[in-house]
Amino acid sequence: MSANLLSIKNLAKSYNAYEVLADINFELKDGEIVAFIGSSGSGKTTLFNIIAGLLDRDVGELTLKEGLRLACVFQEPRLLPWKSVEDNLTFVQQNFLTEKEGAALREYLLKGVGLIDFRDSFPGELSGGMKQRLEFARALSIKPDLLLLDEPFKSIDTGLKIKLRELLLKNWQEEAYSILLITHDPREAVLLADRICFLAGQPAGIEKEFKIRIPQGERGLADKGIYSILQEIADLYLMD
Ligand SMILES: Nc1ncnc2c1ncn2[C@@H]1O[C@H](COP(=O)(O)OP(=O)(O)OP(=O)(O)O)[C@@H](O)[C@H]1O
Repeated sequence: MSANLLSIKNLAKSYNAYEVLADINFELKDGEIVAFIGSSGSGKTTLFNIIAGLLDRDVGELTLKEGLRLACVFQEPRLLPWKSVEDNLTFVQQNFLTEKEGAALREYLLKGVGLIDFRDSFPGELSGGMKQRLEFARALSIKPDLLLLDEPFKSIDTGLKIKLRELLLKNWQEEAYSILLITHDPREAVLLADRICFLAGQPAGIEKEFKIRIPQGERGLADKGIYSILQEIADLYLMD
């Protein structure tokens, strides 16, 4: 872990006269997982969209490492309905990987998310959970340097959530990319992230940062250290 993949300085954003974010300063290092949490309306998605290049900031600097390969997973699937399951991956891979590399990775990822038998199906034939699994496979199919996740587990069952989280951590351990996760759920944040940023205020800023030093695979919600962070976070929600 060393170089910065992403650096944000004094960023602010308003919607007309409504100031949502002010004075955001943030750095993300190679291989790090950072979660942004905060109450509803605190500007998490706004910040995500600015980082993803989907929305302009008003002021401030945002620097992404040169040549950075960015992949996103949103709350709701954004698949191409006219392409097959496999071709949703092939389509995004074409600018980044050779055909041979791409084919091997598609096979591996579709197996990993349990969709290999559906490779020729179309998104309209999949359930909501299957679509979200496909979103994860598609995002990982370009071998990203930075994976941006905006509430990716929000509309899926708890069992599948656990499975997808495991899959993501396994893949992250193998490939060592960085992850920026936006979530409503502090439990998700404490299980996945190295660092948690709590957005609060109006306009919102990063009010508090938590570092978690226990390796991801060794954490449980009932562990003393993890539980005390969860309690501190809960207190912040009460005060916001
Ligand atoms: N396009 C827009 N035009 C005007 N106001 C907006 C727009 N998008 C978001 N807002 C407002 O900006 C604030 C922050 O919204 P944002 O979606 O970024 O928050 P959030 O923390 O992601 O919320 P949630 O957790 O509920 O998804 C909210 O008050 C919202 O109403």
